Amino acid sequence: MDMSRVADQGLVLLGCGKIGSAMLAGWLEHGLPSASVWVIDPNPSDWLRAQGVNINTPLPERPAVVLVAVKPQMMGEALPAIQALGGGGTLFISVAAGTSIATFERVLGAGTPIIRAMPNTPAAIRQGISALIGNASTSGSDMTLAEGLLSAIGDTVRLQDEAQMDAVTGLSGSGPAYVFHLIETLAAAGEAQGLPHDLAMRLAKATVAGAGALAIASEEDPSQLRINVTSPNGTTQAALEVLMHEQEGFPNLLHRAVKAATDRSKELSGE
Ligand SMILES: NC(=O)C1=CN([C@@H]2O[C@H](COP(=O)(O)OP(=O)(O)OC[C@H]3O[C@@H](n4cnc5c(N)ncnc54)[C@H](O)[C@@H]3O)[C@@H](O)[C@H]2O)C=CC1
Ligand SMILES: O=C(O)[C@@H]1CCC=N1
Repeated sequence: MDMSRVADQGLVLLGCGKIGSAMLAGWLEHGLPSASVWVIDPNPSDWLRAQGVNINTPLPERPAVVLVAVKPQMMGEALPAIQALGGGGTLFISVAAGTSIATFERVLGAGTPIIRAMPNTPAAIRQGISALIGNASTSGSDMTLAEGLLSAIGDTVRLQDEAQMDAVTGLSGSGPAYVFHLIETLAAAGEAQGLPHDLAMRLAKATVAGAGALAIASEEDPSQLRINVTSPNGTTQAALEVLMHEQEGFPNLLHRAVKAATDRSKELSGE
């Protein structure tokens, strides 16, 4: 992506923790000069201090982009620091779960271009996926700029409606944690069947990574890929009879987990 507008006018990060750092790392690797980045964060990490960016110094007058990456609970305390940049000219991108566009419009003014995006932590190795939706003041070139920035850390998708953001958060925003827990529990299950811990963990990580990569690369859909592993009356069938059980298996469990995350996202927008 062409970073020249952002490099010339500057990019401000409000909050630079796990997800802000993952995004910043991607942009610096894509050639964004560190001198063009201003970070507001009361607790800058050692990694951030080593990047040569401006930390907690006065902001440029009209930066190209402000990225909001603080926890939703910190929003009220954090937003006043960038409120003066609202009103047009600067594009705001928020990755905060459960903080609506209307909340930002109340603070920054409805004429401010605001894009809500939901990335995920594989962004740290440029394998994230981010879903985006903009407000009425967002132009086509604002969307293109936001997609360009987010494509530096993985894939992007546009949403039709802001209401989809709660379910997106429950699926792909929080989803990496479900997969990490799958790896933990798959390895533990292998240990329970007699494998040493390190071997079980290595097999579990490679199995999840390889299956994920095959699901992306293959023209067959995941259900066919599952069938391809399953010999009639073999070992996989024995396991899938447990995992695909309507009430006690994955279908009900994941339905409940994604619903809980989606509901929590809705709750956060009301807090
Ligand atoms: N971690 C994840 O997987 C994802 C997180 N998000 C969203 O990103 C946001 C940040 O999450 P994380 O990076 O995980 O949290 P984090 O806790 O790692 O980072 C938050 C950062 O905000 C800073 N901060 C606290 N008060 C501040 C203030 N008043 N002004 C400026 N900075 C302040 C903290 O020092 C910290 O560095 C949240 O809103 C979360 O919903 C979105 C997608 C994925
Ligand atoms: O757990 C959370 O609230 C954030 C949003 C998506 C991932 N982490």
